[in-house]
Amino acid sequence: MKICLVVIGKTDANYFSEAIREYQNRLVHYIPFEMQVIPDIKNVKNLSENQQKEKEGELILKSLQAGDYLVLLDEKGKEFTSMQFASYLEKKMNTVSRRLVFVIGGPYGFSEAVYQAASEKVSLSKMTFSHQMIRLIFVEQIYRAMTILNNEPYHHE
Ligand SMILES: C[S@@+](CC[C@H](N)C(=O)[O-])C[C@H]1O[C@@H](n2cnc3c(N)ncnc32)[C@H](O)[C@@H]1O
Repeated sequence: MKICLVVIGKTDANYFSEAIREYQNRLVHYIPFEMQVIPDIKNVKNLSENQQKEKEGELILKSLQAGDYLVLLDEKGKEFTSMQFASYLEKKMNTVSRRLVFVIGGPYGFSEAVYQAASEKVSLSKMTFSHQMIRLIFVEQIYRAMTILNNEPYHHE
């Protein structure tokens, strides 16, 4: 199984890109991982929030491949502790044969079509994070999960 993280727009701050790169580099020692960046929609100023969500949704769905298992990161999704998330990933590693695709929505979240296409929603907190910041938080959580599954002394509980 490969984990793919789909995001909208390139990471805009160097301090986030550097930190994300650091965790990506650590992660690939455990599991194939890729961050797929969907380019920002052009002329968003002329679009309503809904139109922007719809357009982003079309690009998200277009980026999927046959056999992908689609999970949305969403404040209203299922919450886990880091230990539970590690078990969740372990189960997916045993059941998903191709790509486990997590998607982070744009500034206004997901279109209805994307919600319909997804198998699950996962929340990292009831609070809302920016679509830029959540990338780093989530990549670190995947790395943490991998260290838990490999009994390494990164997570302390
Ligand atoms: C700024 S948020 C948009 C959320 C806003 N509630 C909406 O739907 O319009 C951008 C994206 O970051 C992700 N996100 C933000 N906070 C999150 C959380 N606590 N758990 C999981 N994903 C989150 C989601 O993918 C969300 O679509």
